[in-house]
Amino acid sequence: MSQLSEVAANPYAAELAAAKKAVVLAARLCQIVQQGILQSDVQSKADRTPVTVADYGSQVLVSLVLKKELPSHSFSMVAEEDSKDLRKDGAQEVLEHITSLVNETIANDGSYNMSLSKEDVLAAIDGGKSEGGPSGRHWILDPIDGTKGFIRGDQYAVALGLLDEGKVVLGVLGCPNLPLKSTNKHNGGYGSSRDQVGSLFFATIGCGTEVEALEGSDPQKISVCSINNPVDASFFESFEASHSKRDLTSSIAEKLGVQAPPVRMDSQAKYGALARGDGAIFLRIPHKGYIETVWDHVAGSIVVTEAGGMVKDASGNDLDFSKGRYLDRDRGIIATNKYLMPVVLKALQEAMKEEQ
Ligand SMILES: Nc1ncnc2c1ncn2[C@@H]1O[C@H](COP(=O)(O)OS(=O)(=O)O)[C@@H](OP(=O)(O)O)[C@H]1O
Ligand SMILES: [Mg+2]
Ligand SMILES: [Mg+2]
Ligand SMILES: [Mg+2]
Repeated sequence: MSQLSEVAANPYAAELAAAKKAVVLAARLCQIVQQGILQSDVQSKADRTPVTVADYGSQVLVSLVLKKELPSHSFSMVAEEDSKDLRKDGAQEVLEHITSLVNETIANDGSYNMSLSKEDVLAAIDGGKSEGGPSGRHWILDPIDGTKGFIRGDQYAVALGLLDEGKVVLGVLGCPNLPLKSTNKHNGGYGSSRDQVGSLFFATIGCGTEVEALEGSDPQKISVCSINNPVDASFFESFEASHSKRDLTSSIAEKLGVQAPPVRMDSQAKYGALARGDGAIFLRIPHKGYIETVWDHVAGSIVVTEAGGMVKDASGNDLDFSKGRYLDRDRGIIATNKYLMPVVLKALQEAMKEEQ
């Protein structure tokens, strides 16, 4: 297909290319910081500074790349981090660290001949202050999703999505520690890249979901599994027990007759893994009173829906990302295929009723 016809087929082709570039560069910075954390001693693992540096650095790079690659677009971004703490007395050293890390990443990449000042870094972070909402276009960013996994050396994701008139139209999920090879035979075996680690999932509305190596490779179309009997299904849940109620997920699994133990994984990497059929169901049921933020689900949800899956709240409604920085929805999120959704939803509703 020529480049012109590709643009015609995907009205968000330019935005997708910019988003992929932004996520790849941000993921590189995160990888360098994570390697540093893992090489350091136990004491500094408990220190949150390294992950903080990576969170901010990732947000700076995404904001910068999107603006550079899409200069004629108006820019609005809803992102997790802000510069408030970095502007406080005593934060100078951390800010200097972020600035040099960002500048090193830009220099190593070689795409942009520029160097950011500390003020530029603060301004780029605050580029993520938008309130989002139902009109216009808004980028939605989680610069590191799964920060606890990041510190442990496990899964995390750089998650970037685009909202257009309240609808998610594009999502990119960079998962530096997720193997490229699917554990599902149907989608697996990506030629010579079999043992490669680092997956980049991307989806645009109406165009399906693809995955390629974070370091670059031919993209592969992926799809959710076609399991229709829950007995054969496996399910994903949060690695962190405090993030999703395990008594409820295990009661749902029991009602469904799911045999396999849950696969516990940090971050939106779960949505990516589900989108290529590594598992059949993703259940997330936070404790009462927890309000979900949009950046924890925008990119992951379109990666799953464009791979043929469904993402619903506990009432069976689609997630509504048009309400601002928070997800206004019933507690609980289910992602699975169209065959399993009705039965999982029923089991979730029963389990939640029994909990009361
Ligand atoms: N108490 C509580 N309940 C529910 N969710 C919470 C809670 N605390 C945090 N968070 C959010 O969870 C995000 C991480 O997502 P996961 O739960 O999928 O991953 S993990 O297993 O916790 O790593 C995590 O995203 P990051 O902050 O980007 O890591 C949080 O936004
Ligand atoms: Mg998050
Ligand atoms: Mg985060
Ligand atoms: Mg956080």
